[in-house]
Amino acid sequence: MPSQPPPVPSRVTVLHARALARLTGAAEARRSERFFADQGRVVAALVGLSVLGSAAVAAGPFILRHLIDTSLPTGRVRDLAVPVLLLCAVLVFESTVLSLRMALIARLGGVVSVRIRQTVNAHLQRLPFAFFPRSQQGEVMTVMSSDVLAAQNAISATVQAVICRLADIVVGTAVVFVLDWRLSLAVMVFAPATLVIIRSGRRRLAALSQRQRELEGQLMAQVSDTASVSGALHVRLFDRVDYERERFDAAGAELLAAAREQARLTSRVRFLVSLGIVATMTAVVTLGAWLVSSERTTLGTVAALGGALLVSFGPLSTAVDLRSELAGAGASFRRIFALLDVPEDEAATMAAGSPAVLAGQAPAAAGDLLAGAGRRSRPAPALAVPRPLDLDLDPRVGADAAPVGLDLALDEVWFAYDQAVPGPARAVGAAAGDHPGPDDPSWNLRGVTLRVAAGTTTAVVGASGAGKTTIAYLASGVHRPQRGRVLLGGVPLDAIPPARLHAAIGVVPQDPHLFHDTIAANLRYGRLDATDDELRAALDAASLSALLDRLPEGLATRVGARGYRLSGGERQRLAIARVLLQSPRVLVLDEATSALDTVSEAAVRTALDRLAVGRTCLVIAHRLSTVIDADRIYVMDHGRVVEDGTHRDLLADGGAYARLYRPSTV
Ligand SMILES: Nc1ncnc2c1ncn2[C@@H]1O[C@H](COP(=O)(O)OP(=O)(O)OP(=O)(O)O)[C@@H](O)[C@H]1O
Repeated sequence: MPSQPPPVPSRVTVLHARALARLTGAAEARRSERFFADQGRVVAALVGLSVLGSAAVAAGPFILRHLIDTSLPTGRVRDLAVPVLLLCAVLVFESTVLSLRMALIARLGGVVSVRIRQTVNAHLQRLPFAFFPRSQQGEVMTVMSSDVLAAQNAISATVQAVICRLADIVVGTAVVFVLDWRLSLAVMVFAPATLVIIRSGRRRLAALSQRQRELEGQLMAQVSDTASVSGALHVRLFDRVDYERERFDAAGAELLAAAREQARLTSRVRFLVSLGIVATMTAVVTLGAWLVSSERTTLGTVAALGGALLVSFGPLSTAVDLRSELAGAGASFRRIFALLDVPEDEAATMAAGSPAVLAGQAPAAAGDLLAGAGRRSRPAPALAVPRPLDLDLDPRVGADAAPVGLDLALDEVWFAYDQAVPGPARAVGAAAGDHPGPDDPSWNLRGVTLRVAAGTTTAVVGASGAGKTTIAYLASGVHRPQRGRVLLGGVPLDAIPPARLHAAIGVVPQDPHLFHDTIAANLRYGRLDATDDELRAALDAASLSALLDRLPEGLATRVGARGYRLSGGERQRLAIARVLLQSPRVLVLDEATSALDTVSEAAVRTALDRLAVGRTCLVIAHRLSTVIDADRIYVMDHGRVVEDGTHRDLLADGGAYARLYRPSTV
């Protein structure tokens, strides 16, 4: 969907979108036109059928009047045939129009719901990673389910239903006027009064609908949290079954209260509308009876008027329910577009990568801060001369020959998670001048400069929370720095197309994710066109061939939600095999072997060492024993690099690294 050119809106769809915004009370609903802009004919047909259905009913009262005033008095059955057959024809026509409408509603609704979901999903895939740790999964699921359903209903059915009711009023009033203008006076009073009653309390209804949607999202969020594998495990480990139930019940009770108030509001208005209909009927029948008795009108006319009132104005009592539906749809449109308005990754990148930063002018404050950081540094390996923007990042280059690494560098990088959170306001206010001062505690990385020369291995060590994993995120382009640059082969990451970037950099995160799919599908996340033999070779290299032999379904074995059917070590080795298949030129390993036992760690290390030949490796490590052989080690403390050098040099210096190293070797 997103790759297709946007459909050209027609006058009908523009008007339909306007009507949606008006009726739902949500200005955002106008933007929903993009989902049905090419469905102008279907929308026009639906509106036409809605009016036609109401107009067809208009014939009924006249036929009835003829039946009573002209056919019945003759006493001949033959005279009844024509009006009765005509009445039947009207009913058949009305049923045909109704079934055609239902078919079109289903068609339009289907198209619209698929498109909204496609658009939301495509948007989610393009959102910066920073969005996800902050958002509640259940909220997103509610947008995808209830909100899409309500929006789809409003677009395909509810607006048409409102048009039907309006057409009913217009046609009904006209019929009554033609039948007897004197009796139509009663209707003239009733119709506007009904509209006023129906519109009353709309604001309260809208607020209630919004709250209900929020509560539904909250409930879904709780369910998706506690029904996830790790959530369910922790609920049981801490025996919080009752606690979770009570929390759910409390939100459920509030939801119920909101639903009850909505029902109360709706039934009160429905009662008032019904009362209005009864009052009008009584007035018409009383006035009609007087006119009949004084021979000013016929019995057939009064009966026809009663029929017209019932058929055209009766359904108005159900129009009250449309109010609730429209108010709910308004809340849903707001939530759908609030999600779609979260700036996508490209926007965030543009905002962070101001021209000054791209041109290599480091912010003045950064230099000042570094000067005061007390960092002890040896000369770093020289950075390669920046290459042109079209640098060759193809991971397959040199697949047969030795792989070719790329320089990786962080250049005076400042990063704060709190500022990485996307949002409409953030997109506007992301200019460099808006960032907090250098002493602000919200910075998670403070002027980090780090260089990994092509084909070498660099390790990052430091205490928990020092910012090691954050460096892995920035080096792989998952987060973008607010100040400074990350360079791959001398090219700022902002200038590299995401597909090429992610083909060039392979990451084994701290807690690798496995999808609820087969081992083969999880491995092919690394390379979609890998053959089964290549998958087996990768598993073999990651010391997993024994596991594969043990599983009856082999590569087709499903690993379960988040891979919980595998041991922690097996999950991690599967993640390593996945990156082995990706064969990137730069590897970022975040505690990649921490969950392995000594034997399998040795096997994986051998595989990683083999993979690392010629490639650039950035290793985030806790166990200092694993980084001794690194070409260079950076020591982090509170978001800063405080030392760097080789293991031997750093130990000899007797600084932070030596203090970290000694306890771990005791
Ligand atoms: N998504 C996030 N939102 C806000 N703050 C975060 C987020 N992730 C990490 N942080 C904070 O950033 C800082 C650095 O975290 P990071 O994960 O990089 O540390 P680390 O050195 O890798 O620690 P560890 O060795 O314990 O994994 C910590 O203070 C942490 O609380």
